Amino acid sequence: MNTRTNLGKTLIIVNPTAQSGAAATAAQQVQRFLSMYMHDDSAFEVVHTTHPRHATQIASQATDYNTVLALGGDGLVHETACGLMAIGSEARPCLGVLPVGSGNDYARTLGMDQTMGADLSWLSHARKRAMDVGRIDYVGEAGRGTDYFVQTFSCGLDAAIAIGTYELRKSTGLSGDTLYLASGLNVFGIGYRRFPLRVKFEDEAWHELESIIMAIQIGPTYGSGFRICPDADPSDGLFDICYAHGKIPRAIALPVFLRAKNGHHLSSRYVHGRRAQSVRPLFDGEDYPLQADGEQIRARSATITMVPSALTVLAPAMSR
Ligand SMILES: Nc1ncnc2c1ncn2[C@@H]1O[C@H](COP(=O)(O)OP(=O)(O)OP(=O)(O)O)[C@@H](O)[C@H]1O
Repeated sequence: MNTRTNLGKTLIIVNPTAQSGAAATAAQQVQRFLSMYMHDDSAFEVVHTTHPRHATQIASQATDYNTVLALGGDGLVHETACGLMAIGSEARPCLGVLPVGSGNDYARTLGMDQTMGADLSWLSHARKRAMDVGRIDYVGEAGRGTDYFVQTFSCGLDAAIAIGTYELRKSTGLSGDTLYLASGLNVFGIGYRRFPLRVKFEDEAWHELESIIMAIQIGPTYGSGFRICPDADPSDGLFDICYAHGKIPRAIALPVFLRAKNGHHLSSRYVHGRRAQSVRPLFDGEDYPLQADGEQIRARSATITMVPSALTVLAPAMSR
């Protein structure tokens, strides 16, 4: 495997806590593989994060590397991508994903299967894809902030489901779609409500919505494979947006939402889909559930802007 030629100098960032510690085991396998098969160890460096957001710090300083691989879940990919976005586009390393998380939605978008976490073999024939990135400029009680996302930003009940998985994972040990389904049943049960939302797409007039979900997607899925925007193309320079609006009774909302597992929710009269390059949501307070790639954000308002083809990302040769 001539990995060095393809990847150049490579940094592997590991979140040892991802998927309840499974990423730490995968990282040991990766280390063993590298020491057995690499002729020149200096081509690779492996760094473990020690705290949340550490990956952003590490990736933002990775200007000496050609490639940064994120070994962990969507949260690690998110934090790594945010760090890479702090580097100017000329010097920005390529991103690669070794998926060992609970959701792995970005890996899905890249055409990877869920067992590729410790597998480096595909990297020798990986191809490079120019992938879109979403920029979030938000205002909250703590002031202004900027973040990025590579797969999903959402607000409302779907964000509450993602946020709810943190505690549920700790208390039950569940992962993957079972974890997201259990969180979804909680949120659509005791947590069911509608959220007032003002939103502006590009330069259009403001919409006043009574919304239960709004997803602004780069790739098709969130929540471990829910095909919320099944036709989203991560390289077309546009967000795919799906929102549910109106006085939707819970008895109807849950089955409609569950149909999103296969992308069949779009036929509901409450569900709306569209594309845009920018979206400006205004929330009714900081309790409004918001997530970017599964990570919680606290904000009263946000401006979400497309950054087309901002990241070069490695994908298996067979993916679309
Ligand atoms: N060393 C660390 N100690 C504690 N938390 C960490 C550490 N490194 C990263 N984190 C946090 O772990 C959280 C989850 O990470 P990650 O997404 O990689 O795994 P996951 O939650 O199992 O997978 P997924 O997001 O696909 O469901 C992130 O919020 C990240 O900030």
